[in-house]
Amino acid sequence: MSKLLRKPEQNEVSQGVTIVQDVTTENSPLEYVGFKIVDLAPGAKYSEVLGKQECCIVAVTGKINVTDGEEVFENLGTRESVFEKVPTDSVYVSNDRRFEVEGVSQARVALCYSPSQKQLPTRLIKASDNGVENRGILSNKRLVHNILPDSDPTANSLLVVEVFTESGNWSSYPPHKHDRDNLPEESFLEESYYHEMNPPQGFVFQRVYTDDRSIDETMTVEKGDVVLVPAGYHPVGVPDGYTSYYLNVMAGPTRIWKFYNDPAHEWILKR
Ligand SMILES: O=C(O)C[C@@H](O)[C@H](O)C(=O)CO
Repeated sequence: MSKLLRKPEQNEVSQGVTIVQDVTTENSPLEYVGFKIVDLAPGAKYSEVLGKQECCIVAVTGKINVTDGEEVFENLGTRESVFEKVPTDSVYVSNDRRFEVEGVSQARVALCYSPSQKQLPTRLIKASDNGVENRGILSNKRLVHNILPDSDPTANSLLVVEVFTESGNWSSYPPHKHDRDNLPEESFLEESYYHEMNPPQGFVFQRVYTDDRSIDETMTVEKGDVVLVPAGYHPVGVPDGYTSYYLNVMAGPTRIWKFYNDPAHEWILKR
């Protein structure tokens, strides 16, 4: 069984609140990244006391209300399907705070966590705050929504980004890694990938491999799956006919995304 691939579950923890993915530092090889997918029925509420973790709450689909106990953000969320390809709303909540998320409509929410010590202000990250970027040429084209990039000081550790890869294209490609705390050449960031496909019966392939091949797994990834990247290169290949969406969470000792391309495949960029 793969150590890096997590299939979705249907764990109804209270009426209308279903935990679909639950990656923690206790149940995974990751030390810096935690991740949950929570489905909420209209009116259902999910709350947490954060302790020494910060959290970015992403309205993946549907509409939600979010509060940290002081501020209230209503009717967040911009899309019924991620494949509308419009940015969505998120809320950053710092360590030592609590939050509550309520479904306004049927909603899917991503909770992105990292260990954190220094308290920061809660912040609404509106859809219009997302940096939208087109990257790549030829069969390497993808659309990126930067929710929490390293240029935004909202968080202590968390980096959060959405990526759409068209049919027959590749992303996180040529293969790159960020597993050495060796700035300015490379930063150490763990990463998680939450995947969806359109149409939903689609699949993508994701390989995670290190230079010494102590990790070398090629996974068939389906809708709702999470892939964990504790280290190594992590390219994604999308079959003809399907569009891929993934939500990445990255965190490590320094909040800088400085990646290193696999020298064997870097020539791809020089065409
Ligand atoms: O540009 C891409 O293909 C997306 C990736 O950079 C993805 O966000 C990632 O691998 C981050 O390390």
